[in-house]
Amino acid sequence: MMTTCPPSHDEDNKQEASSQRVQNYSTKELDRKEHVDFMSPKIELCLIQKDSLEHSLYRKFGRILIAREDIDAGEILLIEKAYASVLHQSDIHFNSHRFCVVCQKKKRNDDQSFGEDKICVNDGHNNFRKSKTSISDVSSKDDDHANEERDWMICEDVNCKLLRKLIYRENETVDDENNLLLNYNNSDDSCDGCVYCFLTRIAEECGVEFSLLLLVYRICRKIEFDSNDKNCDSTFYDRIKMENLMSLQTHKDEIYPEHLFLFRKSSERLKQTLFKNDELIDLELLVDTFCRIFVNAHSITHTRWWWNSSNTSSTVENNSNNSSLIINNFFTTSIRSPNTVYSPFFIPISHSDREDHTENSCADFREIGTGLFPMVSMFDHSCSPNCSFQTFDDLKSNMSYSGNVIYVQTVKKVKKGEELCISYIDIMNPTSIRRRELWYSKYFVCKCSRCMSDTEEERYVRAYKCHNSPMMKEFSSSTSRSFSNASTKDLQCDGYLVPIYQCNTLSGETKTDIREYQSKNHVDSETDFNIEHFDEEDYDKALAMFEDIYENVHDPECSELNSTHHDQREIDEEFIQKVSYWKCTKCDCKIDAALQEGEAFMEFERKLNQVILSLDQKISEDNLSVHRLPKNELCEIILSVISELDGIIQSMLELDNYQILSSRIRPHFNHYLLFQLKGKYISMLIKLFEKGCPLLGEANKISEKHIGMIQKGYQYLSDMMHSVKIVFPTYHTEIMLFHCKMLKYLMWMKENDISPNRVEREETVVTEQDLLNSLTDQYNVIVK
Ligand SMILES: C[S@@+](CC[C@H](N)C(=O)[O-])C[C@H]1O[C@@H](n2cnc3c(N)ncnc32)[C@H](O)[C@@H]1O
Repeated sequence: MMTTCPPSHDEDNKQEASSQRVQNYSTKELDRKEHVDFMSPKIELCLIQKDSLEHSLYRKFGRILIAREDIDAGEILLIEKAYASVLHQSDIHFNSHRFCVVCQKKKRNDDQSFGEDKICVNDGHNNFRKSKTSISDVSSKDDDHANEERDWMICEDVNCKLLRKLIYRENETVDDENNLLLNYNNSDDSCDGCVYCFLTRIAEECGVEFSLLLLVYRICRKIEFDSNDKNCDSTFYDRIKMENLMSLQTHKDEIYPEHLFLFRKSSERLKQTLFKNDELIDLELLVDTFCRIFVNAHSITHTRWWWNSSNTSSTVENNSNNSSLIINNFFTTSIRSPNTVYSPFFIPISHSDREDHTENSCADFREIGTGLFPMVSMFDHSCSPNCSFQTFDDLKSNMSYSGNVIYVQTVKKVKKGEELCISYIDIMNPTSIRRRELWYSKYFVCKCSRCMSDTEEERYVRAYKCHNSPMMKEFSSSTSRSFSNASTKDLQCDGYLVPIYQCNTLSGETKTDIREYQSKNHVDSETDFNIEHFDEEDYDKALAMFEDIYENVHDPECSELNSTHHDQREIDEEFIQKVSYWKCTKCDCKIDAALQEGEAFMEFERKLNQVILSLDQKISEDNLSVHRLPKNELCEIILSVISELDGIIQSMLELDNYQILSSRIRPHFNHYLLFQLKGKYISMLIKLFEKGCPLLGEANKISEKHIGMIQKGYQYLSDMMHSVKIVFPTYHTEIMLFHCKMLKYLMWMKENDISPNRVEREETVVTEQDLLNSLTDQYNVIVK
């Protein structure tokens, strides 16, 4: 029996949804499906029926998963091996040397289990490896053959000489892939009909990616295999997965006609060639499979590790749930070059740092393939999900899973009856961008509670608090002069400044609205949503302002600065350019840098940068020659830098025109500078600890003076966090990282018996419990 959809959300519902950020369903709204064995017993599969148009605009329909009981954060709900998967073709040369081409398991350096054919040792792959069968043999449906080689992957013959050249570059005789493809038909190596060659040819003819075709091929072969009654090799599990797969949405009506055209064309070619004799795999099933992959497939990632944390990551006992919190080491970014001015957020300096393969560092994910996971596909999307999915990675677990196996885990506590959702996209974007991304990549308009909420906080993730807001008064003594369009009535604005193009595009729209918007505005592609939609006037003004400031920054008198302050200047320009394009969604005001006053501030900044630079040089690795200097001397140098920094911070705060400057000229940026100084102060302290200078005095005790410094460091962190929250309230990623950093710092103090509170300060600093609560409740960080 199917029940009807609940009424569209009223105000109360809306508020509740936005505060909880998940949708809750009552028992009577749902049609419960049979419990599916291989999922956690804590999950229930339910159905919400599409009822009326009105409902469908606000509520989702179709299958959803809900929690059958309360679930803790960090619980694994489902582990699933892909129904079928492929390595990405674009990187195939690289990938095939590192991952098994069948199951994407990672090859370790000393791994003897990978054969020359790039396939790992796994019983399930034997048929794949053995197969030398050409496609004509397979399609002939020879019974004997079918019995002998039952694996669904039997038909992929990786022994084709041509393909070995093309994909694995074996015995390469031609320099260039294109040449190889051009010579494809005439080549001596020309294949007499292996699957890869057929697919390569279809990919060329139809303009569809080879890996997509291969995935369609693998899925359909497996469907054929699993639906054959005689195939006792196909387990109950596989058959259920197949049924689920067949019931996944295709969004055929929404998919772009150009895509559908290509899918159909490719499907026709597949049907004429590789599936000629297969009754079950008809044209429509092939087209549907293309669509299902488009809408439902998940990436398979390989985890790359960066910033070494094996020795320093700390484990904190959280008594409330008796599990441990693993925080990565946010402090180890070392200072490499004296020319680099560091962000207070300690973000790794260069991209290459992120690509470090040290096996015990923090993770960065790289997509290596795609797979269809019918059970994981039951999870709906939410922009504030309570579950996450990840590829099982050898490096992270001692379990034997790897490659094309993904798992779904709760990322926060879930109450009985709450919907379980994962996120299909990057949720650190504003609603308009998230919705657009889902629409263009998955063909649906998101109806999660965050997208349906009309609070600005929910809508924008990256936004500045509007200067006209009372909160900003704390940072700004004169507000109105900073804005070009602000009128007096707007002075109490509580809005947000967002990039102009986000002000008027696709924030709360439905699918129909998007279609209408597209046709009215002749929007063809995603790029059309960009900067061209500005008012001409806005654009000219921003441009003129930018040019002016740009000239200042490029003042020939500062040539020295030009060469040494490259990074800082870039930040400068980027910032100015960015805020020039931002305006408030509510009062329509726009940041307008007052240029004359800017001169003085620029001068101040320049001097400050020079000091920072000289400090950086003083403590650069080269300068300190860490390994040779006695520890006490090293300690002294770092301590002297900390004292100098302390002095600069004080003088900056006491500077006569600091107030004026911070209020009128780039107030955010000004604070950023202060953050940077304080950030440096803190990183110096950490450096001190890391270099093995534990601040111990003669009596093996940390001196009072040093305790004061460390406490000041923590106070700075608390202040900075407070400011970041006010000025950038929607910078959730940064705030979350900040929390982690503070927790790490706090742990470090705890280890040395240092209290976070300074004696002379009355204000209390952020406590460990505050940080833990915020991390788990607000930012979905798993606290174990
Ligand atoms: C992978 S399936 C999820 C299971 C799906 N509910 C079903 O019944 O098969 C993805 C599809 O579910 C729907 N969906 C998932 N999350 C949604 C959301 N937040 N808002 C609206 N529709 C959603 C979309 O139609 C999407 O294409």
